[in-house]
Amino acid sequence: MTRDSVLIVEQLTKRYADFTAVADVSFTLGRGRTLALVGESGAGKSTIGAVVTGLTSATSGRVELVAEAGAADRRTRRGSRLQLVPQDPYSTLDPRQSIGSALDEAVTLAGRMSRADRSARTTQLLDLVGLSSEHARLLPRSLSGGQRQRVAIARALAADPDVLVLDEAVSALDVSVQAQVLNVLNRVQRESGTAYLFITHDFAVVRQIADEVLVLRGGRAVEYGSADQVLGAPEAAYTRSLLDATPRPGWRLPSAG
Ligand SMILES: Nc1ncnc2c1ncn2[C@@H]1O[C@H](COP(=O)(O)OP(=O)(O)OP(=O)(O)O)[C@@H](O)[C@H]1O
Repeated sequence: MTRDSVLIVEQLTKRYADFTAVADVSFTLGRGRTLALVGESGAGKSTIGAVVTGLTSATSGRVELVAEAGAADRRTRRGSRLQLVPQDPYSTLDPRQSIGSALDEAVTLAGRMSRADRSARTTQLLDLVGLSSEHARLLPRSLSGGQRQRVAIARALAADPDVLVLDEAVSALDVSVQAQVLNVLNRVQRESGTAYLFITHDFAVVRQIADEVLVLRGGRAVEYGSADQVLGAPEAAYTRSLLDATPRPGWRLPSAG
């Protein structure tokens, strides 16, 4: 755990009528770090993401976005400091809008008004996620799934946020494309210092991206620690059972015959 925290969640509970989706969950995301929220379907991962991004309110508990120490951060809107990358960028990209135009719009919303500055920032964002100005001219349907997810990441980074909440952001991609997008995310984090709250059901993905891991079951935290500890020496029987069900690096299907 780092001392420089960017997001603090304390005793978060979310109830829908008399059903408790998230119960008393606490965690801290360090600046420039990646915390994976991992668990099976229905564990409460997306609900935590929705509360953190302000899409829904908590029943009780506290969510705090911490301003950088010493920085006179005038960006008071949560949206500029925390951005969501959804699983399916198709749902948020306008099919009639070119990639360049979509990014330009995000950069404009982020408050960069001069046209030359906007264009330079768009080029920089494309470059950051490994796309070129050729891609900027294309419509979303002309891109592959991995390229579209890169665009979604670039767009989320336009406001230079402190935190990206990535909700199953690579789950729909083939494993090799997944690895490319995870490499992009790792590089972006090194270059920009953005912290990631990374929501996934997949321990193979957790292995490639996380510094810290919180394992959820039925809305409750069952294990929370460094990725090395949780993946290498899990304490909870539930974590061990999830890990046992995950193919390890080098794992192969037994050959037939
Ligand atoms: N708006 C809602 N009204 C009632 N129950 C809800 C609502 N949203 C989520 N839930 C319930 O809360 C629980 C947690 O859902 P959540 O989507 O957070 O889980 P998850 O871990 O993200 O699972 P998945 O990976 O399947 O999305 C589930 O049992 C779900 O049915």
